[in-house]
Amino acid sequence: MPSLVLMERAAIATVEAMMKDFEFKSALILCGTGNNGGDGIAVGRLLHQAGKAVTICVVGDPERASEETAAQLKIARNLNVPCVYSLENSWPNDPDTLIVDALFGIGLDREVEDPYLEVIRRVNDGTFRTVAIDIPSGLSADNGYVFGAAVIADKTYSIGFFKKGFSSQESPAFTGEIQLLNIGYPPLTELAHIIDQEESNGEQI
Ligand SMILES: NC(=O)C1=CN([C@@H]2O[C@H](COP(=O)(O)OP(=O)(O)OC[C@H]3O[C@@H](n4cnc5c(N)ncnc54)[C@H](O)[C@@H]3O)[C@@H](O)[C@H]2O)[C@@H](O)CC1
Ligand SMILES: [K+]
Repeated sequence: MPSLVLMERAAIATVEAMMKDFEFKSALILCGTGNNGGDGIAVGRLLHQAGKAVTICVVGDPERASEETAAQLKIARNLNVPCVYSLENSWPNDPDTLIVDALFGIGLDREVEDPYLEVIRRVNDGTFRTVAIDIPSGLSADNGYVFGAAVIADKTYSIGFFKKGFSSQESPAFTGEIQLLNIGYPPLTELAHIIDQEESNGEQI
């Protein structure tokens, strides 16, 4: 299944769950340049189309965005979804704004530095309701290690599978409640079988 298909399914499932869980008129979507950021941009587009006042903020260099995230950004721009590249004039005034954390997902593998660190601190110092896509940014999906700082979310929408890191002692303080979203991955047992088969065929997964 192409990543963009999975990304769209992840975004649709996240938006559906968010709309059930929270009442809000505006949302600030904080997006990194990896595919977690792509999920966030797609979520922003869907919320915009649902009539919410959305600002997508891309943190980091958009020129270095993953292929899928660059595609999502192009779609969002084509559809006139407000996109900014700095929070300087875009930090919300309305206390009911929902913040969506899509800075990093399972690809985070080193200490978080500025500009991401500054953004995470700003989110945590504020009082806005915050949801995380897949995993709170800053938390290791593998073991729950905090890479310097991590977003403190009210709710985490975990895409496809629970992450190993969620079982660490520190993790619940960052994830809040976790909801698993089904985006059409096969069950783990079947997946393990597919991976075994592909590995024995010498295919790269
Ligand atoms: N793999 C899949 O099947 C799907 C993945 N999806 C999303 O994609 C995410 C994973 O995407 P990626 O693998 O692109 O990972 P991330 O979006 O977590 O970002 C990884 C990027 O950030 C960089 N990076 C890592 N640590 C950093 C740090 N401390 N400071 C600055 N840059 C850092 C990496 O070099 C890489 O370029 C998932 O968490 C999920 O949200 C969804 O789109 C659904 C489908
Ligand atoms: K995230």
